[in-house]
Amino acid sequence: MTRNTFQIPEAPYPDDSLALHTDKYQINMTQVYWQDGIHDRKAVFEVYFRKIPFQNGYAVFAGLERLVRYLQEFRFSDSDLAYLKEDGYPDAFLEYLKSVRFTGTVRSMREGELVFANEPMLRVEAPLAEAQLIETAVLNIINFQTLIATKASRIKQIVGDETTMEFGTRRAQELDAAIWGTRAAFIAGFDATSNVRAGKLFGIPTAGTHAHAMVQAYRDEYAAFRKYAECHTDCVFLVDTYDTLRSGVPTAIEVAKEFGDRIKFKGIRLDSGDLAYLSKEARKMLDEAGFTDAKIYASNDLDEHTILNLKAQGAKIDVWGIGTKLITAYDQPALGAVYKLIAIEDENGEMADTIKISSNPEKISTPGRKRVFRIINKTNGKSEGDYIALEHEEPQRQERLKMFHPVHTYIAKFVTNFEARELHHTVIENGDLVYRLPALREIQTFVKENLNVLWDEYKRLLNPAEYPVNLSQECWDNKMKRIEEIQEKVNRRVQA
Ligand SMILES: Nc1ncnc2c1ncn2[C@@H]1O[C@H](COP(=O)(O)OP(=O)(O)OP(=O)(O)O)[C@@H](O)[C@H]1O
Ligand SMILES: O=P(O)(O)OC[C@H]1O[C@H](OP(=O)(O)OP(=O)(O)O)[C@H](O)[C@@H]1O
Ligand SMILES: O=C(O)c1cccnc1
Repeated sequence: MTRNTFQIPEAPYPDDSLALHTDKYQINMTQVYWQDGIHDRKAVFEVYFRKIPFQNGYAVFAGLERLVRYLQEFRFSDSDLAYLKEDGYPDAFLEYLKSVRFTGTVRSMREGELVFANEPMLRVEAPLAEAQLIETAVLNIINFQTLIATKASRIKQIVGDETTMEFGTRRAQELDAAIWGTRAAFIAGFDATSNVRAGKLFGIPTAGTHAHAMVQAYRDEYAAFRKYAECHTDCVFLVDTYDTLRSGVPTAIEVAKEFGDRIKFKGIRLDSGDLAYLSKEARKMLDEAGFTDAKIYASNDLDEHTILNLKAQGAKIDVWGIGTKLITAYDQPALGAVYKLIAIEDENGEMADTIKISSNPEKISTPGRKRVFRIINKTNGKSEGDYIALEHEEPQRQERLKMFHPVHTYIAKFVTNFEARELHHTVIENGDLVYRLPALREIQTFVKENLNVLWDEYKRLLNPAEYPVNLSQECWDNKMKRIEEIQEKVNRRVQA
């Protein structure tokens, strides 16, 4: 009898690029701009979100490295253009798309910067068509990575200096999310990942124990642990396959004793049942056997809430393995950052501010090119809030700074003896990378330093205080002026 075998088809497009990783409307709008001859007008877009995810008091900005790579490599490949041709786009437009590269300027927060609602994380200044074509990918990258870094940071707030391992790959929303999500978790302070490719690509330390499958394969814990110990020096035995306290832990102890100095018995892992109770009992057993340095690892749908709860119960867990709820941002699957046009070159070559009005005052965009500062009180090293000023303003030179709420303007304070730390840096200038992308460890340290600048009230998990993000008087006046202008225009139209 002959057997049918099948080949996996070749990847259909060897020159596939990320230029088509966009929404069709971006290409359609670009076609409009090009046909009208305004595609090269300078446009300024800002990326910001309106609500911090997980009701947290801050978010951790992440995604810049991948974004830089995307922008540097931006171009439509031959197969991209062929696909668009099939879709009916005219040749002359495709010829134009073929020439498009990213030639703009990006000013951005550094990865690991703490970011709050309604403040720009990054600003793109580029020919209108280029700036429009990249919107979708920019948001795709920043929204996901910032979301996961923020979730990881919440978990880190609870575990403190205890070790956290990222275990989420199997439950992530496919391959890319696993890889970049792991990186985001590491930025926020995770110690290691189980994903070996993330280790290779980013230099994140990799670590792992073993699964129930190995115990099941030997159909016996003693045999399985022994075989593992014969093969590996570092041993963490998974003890919950049959009966944690009556079989798993005693067997781990037995094998650890038997192998003595030939292995490093790092500990045991609990993956089901009452983790508080089991960890306390297991701790006693390990200590009584003389393995006081052996650590207790725990996993099983953990997140910041269960960890907090386990700690409150006095659980004796030293190492936390966290997968599903971190990598999928289980309780809030999306960050809603937006990409909004804030200024555009007019027909006379002048830059004109643009605004998006909403009946919800919090949703009205803030027009004009802006700079964002963190106002740090020099007497205590803590942040007084963030201050958004127009491009030409220099709050760092002011002796006394008035900070007021951008909607409830009566909430105001004066700050003296402060440092105004500018949060945006030029990353790409006229298409060229002019910024040294920091090593991951540097970013991790940067997050820690940033968190030290924040009062604890903004860092608690539950009902954190609202961190002030204020507008300068000029920025606020400019916004009001634009709102009035639009209102007058609308009124004139209604009356006409
Ligand atoms: N002492 C505890 N206090 C609060 N939550 C706990 C405690 N122990 C375990 N948990 C959590 O309770 C949930 C238990 O889920 P579930 O009932 O699915 O696990 P299990 O039945 O013990 O194990 P599994 O189904 O994975 O074999 C997990 O999210 C776990 O992290
Ligand atoms: O629980 P998470 O935070 O997602 O961490 C990753 C989980 O992956 C493994 O479980 P596995 O895929 O074998 O499934 P199970 O333990 O749920 O049966 C491991 O034992 C963890 O429980
Ligand atoms: O190494 C582990 O223990 C591990 C890795 C991935 C998922 N769950 C557990």
